[in-house]
Amino acid sequence: MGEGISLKEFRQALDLIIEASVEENGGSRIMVEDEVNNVELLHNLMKKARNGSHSSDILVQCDGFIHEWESSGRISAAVQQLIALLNRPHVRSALVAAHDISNGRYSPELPPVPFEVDDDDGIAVKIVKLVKKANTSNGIGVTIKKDSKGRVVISRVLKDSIAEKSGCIQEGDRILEVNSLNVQKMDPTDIALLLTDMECGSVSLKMHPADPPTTMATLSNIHLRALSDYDSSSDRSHPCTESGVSFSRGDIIELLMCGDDYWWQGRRIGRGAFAGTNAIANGECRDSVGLFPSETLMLKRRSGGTIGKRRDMDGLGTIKSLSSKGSRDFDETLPYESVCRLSPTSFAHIRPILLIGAPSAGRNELKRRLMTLYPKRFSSTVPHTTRTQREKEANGVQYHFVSRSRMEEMISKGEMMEFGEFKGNLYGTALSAVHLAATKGMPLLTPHPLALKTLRSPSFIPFIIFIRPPSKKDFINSRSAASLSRGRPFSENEIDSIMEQSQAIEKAHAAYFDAEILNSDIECALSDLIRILDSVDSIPSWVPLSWATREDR
Ligand SMILES: Nc1ncnc2c1ncn2[C@@H]1O[C@H](COP(=O)(O)OP(=O)(O)OP(=O)(O)O)[C@@H](O)[C@H]1O
Repeated sequence: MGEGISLKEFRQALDLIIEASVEENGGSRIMVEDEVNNVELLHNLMKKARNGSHSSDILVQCDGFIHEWESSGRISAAVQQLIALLNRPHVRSALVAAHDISNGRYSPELPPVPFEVDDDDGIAVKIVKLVKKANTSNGIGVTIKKDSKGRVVISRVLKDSIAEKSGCIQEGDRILEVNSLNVQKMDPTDIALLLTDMECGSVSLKMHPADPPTTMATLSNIHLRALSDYDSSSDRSHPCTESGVSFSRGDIIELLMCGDDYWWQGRRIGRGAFAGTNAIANGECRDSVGLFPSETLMLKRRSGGTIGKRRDMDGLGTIKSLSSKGSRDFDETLPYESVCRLSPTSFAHIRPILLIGAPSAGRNELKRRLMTLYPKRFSSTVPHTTRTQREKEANGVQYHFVSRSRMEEMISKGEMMEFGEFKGNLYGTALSAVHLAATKGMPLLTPHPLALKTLRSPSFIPFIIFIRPPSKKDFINSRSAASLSRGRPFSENEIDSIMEQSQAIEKAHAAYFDAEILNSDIECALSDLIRILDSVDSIPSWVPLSWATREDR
């Protein structure tokens, strides 16, 4: 029916429709030769209805054609069938759909933006009416400011907002009236209130269009990991708190616009290594798009710098430096880390699993159980020690037995992941032992949190799991003496200390946790851990961008 269908193809299509109808209903067919003219007439009508005509025109043409045929007095069986077909609702819908598609009409038609000349000022203005969905609490999704000449202009159009979807509002548009109220001398804060307080869910804006028209450069596939917490509702210099994005350390944010030096646009997509995949329900919810401080603003605030209530700048600000920096695997001074999603097959070696938590949170208990359940799947490191080898011990099995001077040399050269002294002997785990373990299975490590500084690097590509102790009450209930490998119950002081240390570890390192386990009931904790480890093996996960660009990863 569209531009490209020839008369021959059209006739074949009709033949097929009629054939199908005959098969369905019985009876005879055959479009006789003298009816070919009628087919040609139908084809021409379809062609006429093609460009620019409205969807309903095709049905008017269709009805006109039927009427013409019926009143011609020559209604053969074939024509009757054709008329019956053209009267069927689904055939008529198919005609409308084909007509719309051939005209490239895929979405609802919106009325054109009315432009008119303002009688008072003699300038061209556009009038835009926006209607808010009943159940949304946000405004229309713009921020406004006074420009250098003191005129009120749109400074930002938020991604995915009503304003952006309308396609009628641009950055730089000058606001003249809101709901017929002249706002040219009003303060932007008061105008913002008018825009949020949309009577009957709609707002009408009279604006002087930006000149030249502005476009919004939207980013795609740029993601950040928040390395600090941010609460937009308590940020007094936020340009539009209703559209603020808040986040906690470790949240993954989809960055959509960063043309503004101080305020970026994006949405929080979840938390941890599997954010946005629904693999592990970890704060999974796709928040709406909003504004949050750029890296520049975060750093400025940290260094004590102040900014005015609003300031707008152009240019693709700091994201370039953010994403192109080399190794930033453990830079605690930065507010964000650029991340990308890598599939398990993109890593050159098996990722070590780091179980991080307070002493007695249960890291070794979980490790022991995993090693017993799957001895071939997991591996562990063999530590170094300077103590004397005992009779039943073999070098390289229980320990690597080395001299004190050799171990001190390894420590001074930075070859140890961690080390300590006990009863006059040095003990520790060498970084080479982690690499060796990764050749034998998935290494399960329970290092001190300080070792994260060394281990969170592209040469180890670790997956970090926080083992969280339950509430004090659940801790007491779950750790009955019978369940403890240590044989004696925890004292009240010991439990308090575990809770405190756990909070301190979380505060210092939460940004780098890929996942977390609540270790209350040991069986539940174990099955949660297995589920996460299965995902590490099968699902793409967020890692620092610098890991993806390293050739030796
Ligand atoms: N969910 C649990 N239910 C009952 N007992 C547990 C649970 N988790 C751990 N335990 C017991 O608590 C004690 C401490 O656990 P574990 O040794 O695994 O701690 P850890 O985090 O490895 O700390 P550390 O380095 O001090 O050993 C052990 O006796 C262990 O059997």
